[in-house]
Amino acid sequence: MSTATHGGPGLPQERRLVTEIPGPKSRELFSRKQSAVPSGVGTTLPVFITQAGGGVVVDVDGNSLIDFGSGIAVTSVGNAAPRVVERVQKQVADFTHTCFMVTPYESYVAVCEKLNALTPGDHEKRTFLVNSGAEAVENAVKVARNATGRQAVVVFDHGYHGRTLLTMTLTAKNMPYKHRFGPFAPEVYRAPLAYPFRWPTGPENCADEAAAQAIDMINKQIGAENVAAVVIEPIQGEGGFIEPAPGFLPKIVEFCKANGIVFIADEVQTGFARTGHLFACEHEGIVPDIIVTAKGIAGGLPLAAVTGRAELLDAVHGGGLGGTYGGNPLACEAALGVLETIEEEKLVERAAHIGEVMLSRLNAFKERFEIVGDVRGRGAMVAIELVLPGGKEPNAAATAEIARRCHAEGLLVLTAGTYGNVLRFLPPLVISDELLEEGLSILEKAIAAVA
Ligand SMILES: Cc1ncc(COP(=O)(O)O)c(CNCCCC(=O)O)c1O
Repeated sequence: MSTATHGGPGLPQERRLVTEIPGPKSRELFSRKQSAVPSGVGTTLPVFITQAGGGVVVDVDGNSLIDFGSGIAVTSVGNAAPRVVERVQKQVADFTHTCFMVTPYESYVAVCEKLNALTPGDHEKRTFLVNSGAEAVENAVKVARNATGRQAVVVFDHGYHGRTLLTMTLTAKNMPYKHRFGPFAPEVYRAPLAYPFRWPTGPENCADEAAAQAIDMINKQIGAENVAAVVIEPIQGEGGFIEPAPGFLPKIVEFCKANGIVFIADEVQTGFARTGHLFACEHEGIVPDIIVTAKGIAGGLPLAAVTGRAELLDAVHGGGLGGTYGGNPLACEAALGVLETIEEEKLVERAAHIGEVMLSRLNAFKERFEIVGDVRGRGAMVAIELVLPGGKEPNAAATAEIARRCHAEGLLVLTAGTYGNVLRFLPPLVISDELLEEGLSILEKAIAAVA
């Protein structure tokens, strides 16, 4: 049993199972959850957490599980990271909230200055802060529509952008995100994505053909002059960690530039060192007009940001942007702690290293197991797509069973994908090589048992 009094990196960095997963106390708490919380709020793994840090989460029964989820790409710098805790502890004792629109405070400005400097592009930028990724995406579209005077928004197959009315509309997958929640927002159009593994004529043709089809759809069905914005994830997250075929994104950016369309990069899941660059746009030298960030930005405190060309954001009339909690002071201090941690612990390089280790092992699984159809991703954002033997038919059943076996062995993994057949891996960037290796070995055994 751990004697640690707090979470953070001081927690024993070990997998430790003292009960079955979930244990008796978690099961009791889960029955309370079922009586208090609607079942529409899902649960990936019903273990109730008491502490977390480094590469582990500890549950109420004393089990220590290896974390390959980071709370869905949020605790990249580690749970209860020291610089985050120190800053938040000081801030919470000074003041917890004033509403930045009422009486501002420096930490909000400091976060915006950092994002203006660190995001791709050396043009003049502005940033404003909100509370969630969806809220940031909504506001990015507002800014684009206001700046262009246009209404249409183009998104892509398999995209995910949130659960609010507009972001649900922007999201591709019906179940569970959109089903029975319509009518949806108008003026949203969906284009084909350059999905190499499933492109009909093969990965080698994917970028050119997908870009041509997307541009043709825009020109024929909408009119480029009517499009306010294109919104795309540089690597799709919930849609299944799909890296658009190399060359696809630059073609879309070029088309947007030529037609006065605002290119919005949704880096909610890919941002803040996750993919082996500070931002995933850097992999192909993409300079977005607006970049949306959240998740990894503040180590678990709720914060999201809209960063973009000054002329676009400054075009909004006074009072047109805001919200009560946007840029809460605790979250801003957490974000400053995150950025310090990424720099001082060289977590961009660490993410690239994690990617090399994971992709090497996952590709070995692909060679060994026929049901591993595709291996993809970058940095500490990698995935395997599971298929039926002998082809590319999605294998959601195997995906669920492999995840169940990993969970039972104390490895927290997440699934994803339009077809529910992707196992995605998002370890904290501070996870040790030993825990990473142990987690991959558990995964290999689970795949072998199902293959
Ligand atoms: C690219 C991308 N854009 C936008 C969002 C939305 O961010 P919020 O902070 O969840 O609103 C996400 C959130 N992804 C995790 C959703 C989890 C769930 O709700 O089941 C994303 O990945």
